[in-house]
Parts: sequence; C-alpha cells; structure tokens
Amino acid sequence: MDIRVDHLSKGFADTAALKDVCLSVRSGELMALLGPSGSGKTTLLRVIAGLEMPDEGRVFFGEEDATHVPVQKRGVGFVFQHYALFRHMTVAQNIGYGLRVRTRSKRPPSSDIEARIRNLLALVQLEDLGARYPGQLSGGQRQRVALARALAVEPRVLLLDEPFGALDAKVRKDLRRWLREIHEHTGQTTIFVTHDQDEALELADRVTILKEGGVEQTGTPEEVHEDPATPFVMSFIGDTTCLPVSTRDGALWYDGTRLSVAAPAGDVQVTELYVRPWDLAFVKEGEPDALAGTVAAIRRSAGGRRASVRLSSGQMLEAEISTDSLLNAQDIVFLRILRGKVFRDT
Ligand SMILES: Nc1ncnc2c1ncn2[C@@H]1O[C@H](COP(=O)(O)OP(=O)(O)OP(=O)(O)O)[C@@H](O)[C@H]1O
Repeated sequence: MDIRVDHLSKGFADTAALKDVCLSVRSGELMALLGPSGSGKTTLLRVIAGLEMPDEGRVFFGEEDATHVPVQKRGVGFVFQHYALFRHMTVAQNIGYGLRVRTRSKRPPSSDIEARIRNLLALVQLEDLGARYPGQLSGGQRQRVALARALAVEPRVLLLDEPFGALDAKVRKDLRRWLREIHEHTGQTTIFVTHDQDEALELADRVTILKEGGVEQTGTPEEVHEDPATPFVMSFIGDTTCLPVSTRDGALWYDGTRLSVAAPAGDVQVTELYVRPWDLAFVKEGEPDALAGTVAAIRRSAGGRRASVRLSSGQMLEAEISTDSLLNAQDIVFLRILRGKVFRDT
C-alpha cells in the first residue's frame, strides 16, 4: 500500500506543527521521518494514522482519499516508544488480542489465530516466551511483542514512533538490525519516526528530513548523506564545519588562501563552505591551498579519530585522522580541503 501526503498543514494554538508537507511512501518501503525535537515528525505520523486531523491537505492510502477515514478503518498498525502491552495478558494473548476482539463475521477461526500467533512469535524470535507476562520481559522483548501485536491484524501500513527510543544503545542497535530483517521478510509499508541519524540511515530505504514542520529533503540514505539539499540537512546528517568564504577569479578563498574546491557558477560573492571531517587532507607546509592551524585536541569518534584544529583565523575545523596517526595536541598542521559544499541561497 503506497501512502501519499499532499500539501498537509497542521497547527496547534500558536504552533505551526506541519507546513505544506508533501510526501510519498512507496508500497513496501521503509521510510524514516528524521528531524530534531519539535520538527513535526510525530504530528505527521499521527495525521497519517488518523489520530490527528490536518487543517489543510490530504492523505491518500493508495488511490483512496483517507483524510476523513477514522483511525479504526485505516488499517494502520502502531508501535510507540512506550507501548502499553496488556499486563494481565500473556505475550501470546497480547499478540492475538486485535484478532480476537473482531466482530464474529470478521474474526478468523481460533485455530487460525493460534497459528498466526505462533508465526509471529517466530518472526520476532520469541518462540519460547508466549506464556510469559509483559512484566517478565526485558524492554527490548516488550517492543518486539508490540511489533508482533501490530503486525497480527495485517495492517496496510505500519507506523513506528521512536519504538526503540527508551532502550539502551546496545539493545537499540540489535533491534534496528532485527527490524530491517523483519521488514525484508514481510515487505510491509512502514513509516518510522526517529531523531537518531544513524538509526534512520541504517534502517530506511528512504529518509525524509523535517525542520520546523517542513520537509527539507527526501532521499535515499546515500542521497541525503552525499548530496544534502540544504545546509540544515548537511549539518544534521554527519559532522560539518561551516567556513565563511568569498569568490574571486573563479575560485573560493578563505582567509586569504585560494582553495582548490571549485567555486559555484554565477555571481555568488560571499558564501559559506560546508566541509566534512573526512574531506580534508593533512599536507606539507608551503602548499598553496593549505590552511595552517594548531591541533587543539584529539578525540575518538564512532569511525576512528578526530582532530580539532584551530585555524590561524581562530576558526575551529574538525578533521578525521588515521587511527595510527602520531599527531598530538599543539602540533602545527596544514590542511587541504578536498571537497566541500556551497549552497546557493546561504
Ligand atoms: N497536542 C499538541 N498541542 C499543542 N502543541 C503540540 C501538540 N502536539 C505537538 N505540538 C507542537 O507541535 C510541534 C511539533 O511536535 P511533534 O511532536 O510533531 O514534533 P517531533 O518532531 O515529533 O518532536 P519529538 O522528537 O520531540 O517527539 C511542536 O512545537 C510541539 O510542541
């Protein structure tokens, strides 16, 4: 089931939570909604679910205009950060609940429900825990039960709002991998809210980045990482240093040094160059395009090691260094910018 959101706006009192949001989620796709706190991710998910009515715009489920279809009739499955399982019911009863409460005409036979529960327990790798109560499970196991329960009713779309948000980092990582595997197995159209860039990039087929209620960019993890559409996306996805630069003689200049990064075409005079830590090279003194600086600190980062370099202008620049680098704090270094991004309207 593909989902389309067309020019959606939603306000609360004096807050514009969503501003003219357009979004298409393809059938079978895992789409992440990524953005900082308050950017409108949950509101967008709730409007898609039918838990919130938009002020303007429409929501389509396939060809059907679902904007005014009540939540119970949309065929959506939810998992929230703190998903309340029924404490007095076993895991198996929790998973089967949505099927058992159906009206008689729509309820599958009991043996089919039992078989479905067994399949779902296997899918979420909790085969042996069907008889336990939620209070006897870890947080990660509980979220897996919540997902099985959401899948039990065969929803047209699965909506996940920071489902692993309350769990510790190691469990989160395991569950991420696991969710990806489940998704590959079920092919269920899924929309996933997170404020964690790594989670979005690792899990999703495509990512939509929201800022202040508006869509900044939708693209594959590679697209938003390698070709960010706006300075916000560039800074939000991965570390970035922003340098004020000017254009002269068809080149970019920073603090009197002509850089070897190509200047944008057109008449941009003063602009900003966004540089990733891994798009810098340490070079020898005297190279014409090298920026001189002093290493202020060296620290570990997720992928290796980073040097914080104070350029002679006073500006700090983050540069990736090899794990066997002999660089020390206070060393004088020379950096060449290999690659950077200039946005036209900054
Ligand atoms: N029920 C509500 N009443 C008033 N304001 C609301 C309500 N729900 C959301 N908002 C406001 O709308 C904006 C978007 O909120 P939303 O929860 O969608 O953001 P979010 O990106 O999901 O944030 P977080 O990551 O912190 O959950 C925020 O400014 C929030 O304060």
